[in-house]
Amino acid sequence: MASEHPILETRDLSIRFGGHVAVDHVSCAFARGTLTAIVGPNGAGKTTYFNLISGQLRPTDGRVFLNGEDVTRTSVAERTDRGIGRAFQLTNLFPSLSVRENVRLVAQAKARKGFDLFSMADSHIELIERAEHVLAEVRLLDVADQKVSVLPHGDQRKLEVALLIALGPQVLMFDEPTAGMSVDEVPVILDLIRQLKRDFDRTILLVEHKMDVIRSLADRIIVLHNGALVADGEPAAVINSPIVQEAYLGRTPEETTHG
Ligand SMILES: Nc1ncnc2c1ncn2[C@@H]1O[C@H](COP(=O)(O)OP(=O)(O)OP(=O)(O)O)[C@@H](O)[C@H]1O
Repeated sequence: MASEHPILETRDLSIRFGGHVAVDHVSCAFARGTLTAIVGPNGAGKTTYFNLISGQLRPTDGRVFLNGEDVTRTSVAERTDRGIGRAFQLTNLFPSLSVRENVRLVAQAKARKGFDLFSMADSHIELIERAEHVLAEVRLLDVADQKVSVLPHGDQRKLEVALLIALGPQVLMFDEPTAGMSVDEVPVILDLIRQLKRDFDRTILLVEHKMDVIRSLADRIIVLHNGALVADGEPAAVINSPIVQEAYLGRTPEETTHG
């Protein structure tokens, strides 16, 4: 597809819950192949902004565009089909099935469109190969036959990334991907995200509190505060900007690092 449009764009996107404006006229365009971190204090509207982009919530005002097409009124499922992939919550998986079976199921769901009886056998082989490729990509082949319910936490988070890759999205959304991870698990997930951007030229949106994670991954940071976009730019400049320091309630950049 021609790339005259940003892959994703929100224009004047807003949502009110009663009298509270959780996302306040956020206009932002995301270019292909970039990783944007979305930061802001607790309650700033980051998750709500994500929910508006992925379709879990409908805005009160404003629009969401994917490849220049207005998807504001489309369902989560349609946005997923069109290329917006949000990292899975493990509660959506089948815990009694194996890692491999879960990845195959997602690959199958993705492939169901365009299903053709005459190429059924080929499709099946392709699907299996695709699942194996994804498992290798996230280094889960060793535990591919284990049930999801017995996986260590770090492997469960890797599986979330595997399932997202299996969907083949153009835009990948991660909401605090390192939350609850041990110190040695964090670099594995960060490497995976880095690899996704580098090898697949994907557009990535990341909600993250840890500034060291953001520094190591992001091309750009946008800052939400009270639902509004208050800063946008290259990481070093944004992190050190007065408005960000104020948004983080007077914390110094060093304190923010350990955020
Ligand atoms: N469904 C809802 N109904 C009412 N208020 C909501 C709803 N969802 C979010 N809010 C409110 O909207 C504001 C933004 O919440 P949101 O969860 O998006 O913030 P956040 O930046 O993701 O915070 P955190 O970093 O703590 O996850 C908060 O004041 C929250 O209480």
